[in-house]
Amino acid sequence: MKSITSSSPLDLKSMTRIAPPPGLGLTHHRVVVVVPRRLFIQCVNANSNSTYGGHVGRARHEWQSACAILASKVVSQQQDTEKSGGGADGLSAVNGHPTLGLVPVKESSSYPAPLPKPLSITDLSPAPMHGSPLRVAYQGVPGAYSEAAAGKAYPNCEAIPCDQFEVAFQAVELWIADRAVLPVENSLGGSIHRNYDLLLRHRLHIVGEVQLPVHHCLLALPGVRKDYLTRVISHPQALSQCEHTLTKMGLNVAREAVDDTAGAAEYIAMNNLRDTAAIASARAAELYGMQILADGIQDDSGNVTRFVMLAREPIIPRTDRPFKTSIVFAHDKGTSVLFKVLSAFAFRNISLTKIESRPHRNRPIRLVDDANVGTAKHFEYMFYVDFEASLAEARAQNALAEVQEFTSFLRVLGSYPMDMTPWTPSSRHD
Ligand SMILES: O=C(O)C(=O)C[C@]1(C(=O)O)C=C[C@@H](O)C=C1
Repeated sequence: MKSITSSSPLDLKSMTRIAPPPGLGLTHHRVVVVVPRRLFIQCVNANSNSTYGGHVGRARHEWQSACAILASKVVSQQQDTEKSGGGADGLSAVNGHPTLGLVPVKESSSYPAPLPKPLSITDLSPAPMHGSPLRVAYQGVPGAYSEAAAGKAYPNCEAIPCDQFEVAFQAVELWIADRAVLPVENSLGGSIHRNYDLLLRHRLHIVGEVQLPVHHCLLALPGVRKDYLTRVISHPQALSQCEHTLTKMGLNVAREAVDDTAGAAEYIAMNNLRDTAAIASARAAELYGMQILADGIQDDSGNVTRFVMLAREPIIPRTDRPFKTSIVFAHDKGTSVLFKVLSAFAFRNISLTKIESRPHRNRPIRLVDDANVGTAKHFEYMFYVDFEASLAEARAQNALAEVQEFTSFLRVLGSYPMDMTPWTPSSRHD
């Protein structure tokens, strides 16, 4: 995985839309070229031991010319597609995307006609149109676990750091990135609620999941000893995953939350803080010139974070490997609605792997007139359910048809291959 770092990660203000040149635009998508206003990209070799200042900077005009190249590639791809009879005939589109390799045999000018390559699972998740490595947005700075998750999900990707989850969503929506990889739950710390809320607010689709064993280290500046420390800083999830171990180590110092684990290490290095330690990865120690005071400080060796892979288009669900489907629904008044919804899955032997409820932001409470005695308030929720079945299976479709009868709102967030990586206890991310 190639990693892109910026002097600061992508943020909301730095993303500006630029109108596409006349004629630029594909049959199925509105193509928008986006130039970040404050994105000074630096390329880092993931295997290098470079620390601060070791990167090569790229100025804004270079980024803009890169965008121009990208735009011209899109135009030439479109022309190729048109030449090969693609576009309106429907033959050339899978899931709304031109499939450049699918030339109908009878229309090919060369003989013998090249045999069409069978579609594989990766073809079903639309590839980027620009021909360069997949650009994958994640929240945090280089060395964050989310960067490692992006590399696991898309091994040869260009990882793009974003300062907030919201920015990662927008980076994909605005075509700055092709995918986003974002955490949704951790085996010790629980759900990352913010991303559940954002999944609902944005229109991206879940196209996959990765489970990353998370191995935390306690990092400090070189020469700093444990007894110098007056505080430990990290991402709130990392702090909660190491809570008991820190106490057992006798580190009863202030614990402060920051935006991401690697950002904590970066902050200590930038400000030369000799009384502060960070909980972060071994890779963050290497990137920011920190020493590892303690290794493997998560409260349980089976510490795993589950990330979802997001794209602008859904993938086509299949039945030849285990799939999971994620939905979100809200229900109107009625008795036992949640029970009825869940039994739609139980009757069809569909296992649920996760259920989460979040406040219904548009209608957080329902007032109930309690027989003129007073007004009772019911809290209203959005329910998120993950179940083990592919949307291509009849039993899943039937279950959803039944769920629809009981709900006032139902959305499929995605139907995607399950991460079946065999279990290994967490090891260092370096
Ligand atoms: O701060 C990081 O390094 C992240 O990638 C974020 C995050 C999270 O949000 O849960 C990811 C994995 C770990 O669980 C700890 C933190």
